[in-house]
Amino acid sequence: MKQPVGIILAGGQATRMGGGDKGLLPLGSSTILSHVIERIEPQVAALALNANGDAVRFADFELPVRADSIDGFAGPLSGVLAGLDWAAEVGASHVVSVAADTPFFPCDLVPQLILQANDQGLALAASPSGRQPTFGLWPVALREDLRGALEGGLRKVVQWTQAHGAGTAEFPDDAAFFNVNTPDDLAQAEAML
Ligand SMILES: Nc1nc2c(ncn2[C@@H]2O[C@H](COP(=O)(O)OP(=O)(O)OP(=O)(O)O)[C@@H](O)[C@H]2O)c(=O)[nH]1
Repeated sequence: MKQPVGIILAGGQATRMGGGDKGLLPLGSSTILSHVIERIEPQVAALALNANGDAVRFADFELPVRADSIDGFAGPLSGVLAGLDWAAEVGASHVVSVAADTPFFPCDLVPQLILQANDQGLALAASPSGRQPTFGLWPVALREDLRGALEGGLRKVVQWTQAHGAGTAEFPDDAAFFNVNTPDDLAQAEAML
């Protein structure tokens, strides 16, 4: 498999944080999103951001910004579909998704996903606490299948990946997938730096 492209999922509503963009919150001397970009950029051939609303707020990051392909905040799978649509446009066969609120994910995420992918190149990450549904390797060949499923009301990532026999890349450390949902989580992330 050629090196996949990457999509950062930042399309959620951050209700537990009181709204806004979790990725733009300060962490250390930069932002959560800067940490995410730093980790994923060396692992992918090209990178884009999935976010809804006015893209100008992300201008400093100099990344292509793609809104959800399905209206109405249909969850992370909708961001994955936006990533697949972008991947198809740039001629890539696969896209890796990471979440914009998870600053410490593994530096070997992409090679491990590729290693564990099924024949189609579909895989999801997991850690001891369970599957990590926003961290996956997704084949462009399945994008119309995913679009149809989303249009039919499917929202659960694992339901769709299991139905397609996705591989699982197991990572040993739950802390790597610590995600920032609340102000307390942000303080905890700061302490983890
Ligand atoms: N594109 C897209 N991404 C989403 C959507 N909902 C959640 N996500 C992303 O999925 C990841 C996990 O999101 P959650 O923490 O469950 O949801 P959230 O909207 O960010 O936060 P809460 O509203 O507090 O649950 C984050 O990277 C979100 O940006 C959505 O409707 N569309």
